[in-house]
Amino acid sequence: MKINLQTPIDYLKGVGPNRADLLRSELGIHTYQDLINLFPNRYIDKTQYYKINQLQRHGADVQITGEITSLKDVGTGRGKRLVAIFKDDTGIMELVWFRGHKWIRDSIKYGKKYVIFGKTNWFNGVFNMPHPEMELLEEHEKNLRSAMQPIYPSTEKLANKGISNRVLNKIMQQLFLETKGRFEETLSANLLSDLKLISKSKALFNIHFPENQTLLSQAQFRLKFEELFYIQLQLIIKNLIHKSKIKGYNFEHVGAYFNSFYQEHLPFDLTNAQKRVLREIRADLGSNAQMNRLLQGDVGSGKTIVALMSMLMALDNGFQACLMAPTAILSVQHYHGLKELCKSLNISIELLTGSTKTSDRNKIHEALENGDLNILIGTHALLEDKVKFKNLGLAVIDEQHRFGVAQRSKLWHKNTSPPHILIMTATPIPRTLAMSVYGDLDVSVIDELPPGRKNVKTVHRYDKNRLKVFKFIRDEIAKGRQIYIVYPLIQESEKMDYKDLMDGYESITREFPMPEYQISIVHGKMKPADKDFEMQRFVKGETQIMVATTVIEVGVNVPNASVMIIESAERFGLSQLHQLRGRVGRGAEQSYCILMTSHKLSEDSKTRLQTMVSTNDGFEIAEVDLKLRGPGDLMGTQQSGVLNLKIADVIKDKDILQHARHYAKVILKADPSLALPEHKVLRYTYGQLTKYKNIWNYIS
Ligand SMILES: Nc1ncnc2c1ncn2[C@@H]1O[C@H](COP(=O)(O)OP(=O)(O)OP(=O)(O)O)[C@@H](O)[C@H]1O
Repeated sequence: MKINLQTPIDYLKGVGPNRADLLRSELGIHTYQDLINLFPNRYIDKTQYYKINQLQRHGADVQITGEITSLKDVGTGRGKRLVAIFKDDTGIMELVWFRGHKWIRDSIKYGKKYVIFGKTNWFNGVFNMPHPEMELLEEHEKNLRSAMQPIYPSTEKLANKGISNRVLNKIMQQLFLETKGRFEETLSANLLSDLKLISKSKALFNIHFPENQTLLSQAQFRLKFEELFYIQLQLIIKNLIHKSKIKGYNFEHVGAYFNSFYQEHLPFDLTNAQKRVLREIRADLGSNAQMNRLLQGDVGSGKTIVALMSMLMALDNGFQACLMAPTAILSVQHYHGLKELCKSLNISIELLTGSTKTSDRNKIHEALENGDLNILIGTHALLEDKVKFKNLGLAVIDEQHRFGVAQRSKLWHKNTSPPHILIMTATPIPRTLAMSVYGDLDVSVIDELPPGRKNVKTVHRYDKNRLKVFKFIRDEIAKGRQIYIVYPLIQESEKMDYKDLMDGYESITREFPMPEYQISIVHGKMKPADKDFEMQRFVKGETQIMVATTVIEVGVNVPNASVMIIESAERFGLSQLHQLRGRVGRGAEQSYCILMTSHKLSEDSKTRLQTMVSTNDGFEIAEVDLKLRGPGDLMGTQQSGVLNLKIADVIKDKDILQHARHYAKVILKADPSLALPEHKVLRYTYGQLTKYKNIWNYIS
């Protein structure tokens, strides 16, 4: 049979039906190509040996030489195991097998030196190593092709089912044997020479069987670059197609609404960052192409005013605009806020949420269709089919990660032509990640806070200091300030969480009795109208304390609130903590955030709390968050390829990412459809990777 990279993995010698099934189900490896792209996630230096007396208690992978002196059966039932005593010249340890006893017994050679390799545990006063990889020392030395032994991902799981790291290694060797280690080049000659990259074949060989450290590094660099390069190519191409294919409404006028608002009604001077972002948006709106822009700005950086002024540009050109927010509370708040800002502008603004009365709803539908309504604000209720605009020119989406891409595109179909789209997010996505995740959107960043803002002073307090915290609250209220107290609410432990919230509320009402103190409470189980009522009482300053679950998290704007107390802060993620803290520090007063926790804290929780205490910078916080959780968890990343990276890491390899993006841009600028002969290989590989064979029709 003729072997090529699409050959099913079953044909590889040494694989067989069982292993093939395992490779498919556990690692998604179907073909030779898939196997070759299974990259080791680390390497162990096989020339390094440990002595038993050097072992550390926290298990690490180690390699030790020594001999087996005895074997015995221990335990019964599921705990039954075979234990070998293994010694070197510094001490003894145990090797343990839960399966394969007979095979081990039969093959052990007493008195011979072995090299064992695996993770050590500390158990009952001795070190042990479960299911070690073992080889006679003399064999080991013969077999040692390279000092660096690759360790493949998730082989621990597979080892239990019969595919150990060593087996994978052998299978990989077989693959190189059958293919003679020759693989098609997938990057252009120019790129290879400009970046001094090694060839594909050499890179693949050295990633699996590194000849030395230098070649390994070169192989890693080349493969990471390639991976990131094709993702960037894809994102930029998507963007190009979008721009050339989808015509947008052209907003050429800057008219009365915008000018009169800017000159007469703007309550403050815009920051330079706000001005810059508005210029970027204006350029898009007048470019004939449909805008798809992500507006990033830290909490409280003033995105709302930018959204409003963009909507005014739509109105000035005879179009309608809408603003969609993820929760009813936020929609209501935007509605009141924008109404206030526009009160002397003669603009009609309405609110549409799930709880809008049918009669009002009908009126809104009508006004929307005949064009009497200029701006509609609401929740995903805006997406319903019944909601029809006369001419929607701009849709602003607040907090995009709560809406899926599918919902975003639903807005498009509200018109014959898609409206311009502005997505606002306060989740500060590190630039490198934004570039790779949102590469198909244009990104604007408000990287400056309005003047006079003071950093929110953040402290961590243990529950036992609660009385002091209460005193602090009392003092702040005496100064006329308002306080948030937030409780976690996690679906899995919802019942307990509600109980904690209600207990907390009760103890606060005892501690801060009426009539001197007024307290609001808002949580997800309340009716929307009640939530709104309580929220409004707090907004108007009728209540001094707001007890809430995380419904308060995004976007709520009460500048007079100056203290945020977060209960069980260890249970919140970093970006959530930062969002919550962003609810205070929105006015000119000094604000405070108090993170309350019990004494029991995991290492990760400690890092999160320390990060919050030490910085107010959302981008810095997002970087730490990303390190703690990995990009997979970050909202929004599911939409892009970054999650499925095989070798590169958007954080650690951000320099390579930047290179990759740069080259992708330069190449596409000169040759947008990759039609030049020297780009043939890129075009071919791109087609293989993305399966978009006809894509080029749209670009050239
Ligand atoms: N240039 C400015 N000068 C002074 N105050 C400003 C300026 N821009 C916005 N503000 C005020 O700052 C506060 C926060 O603005 P806004 O609500 O737009 O923030 P945001 O970016 O939407 O933040 P979040 O994501 O936290 O909701 C508001 O009270 C707003 O009026």
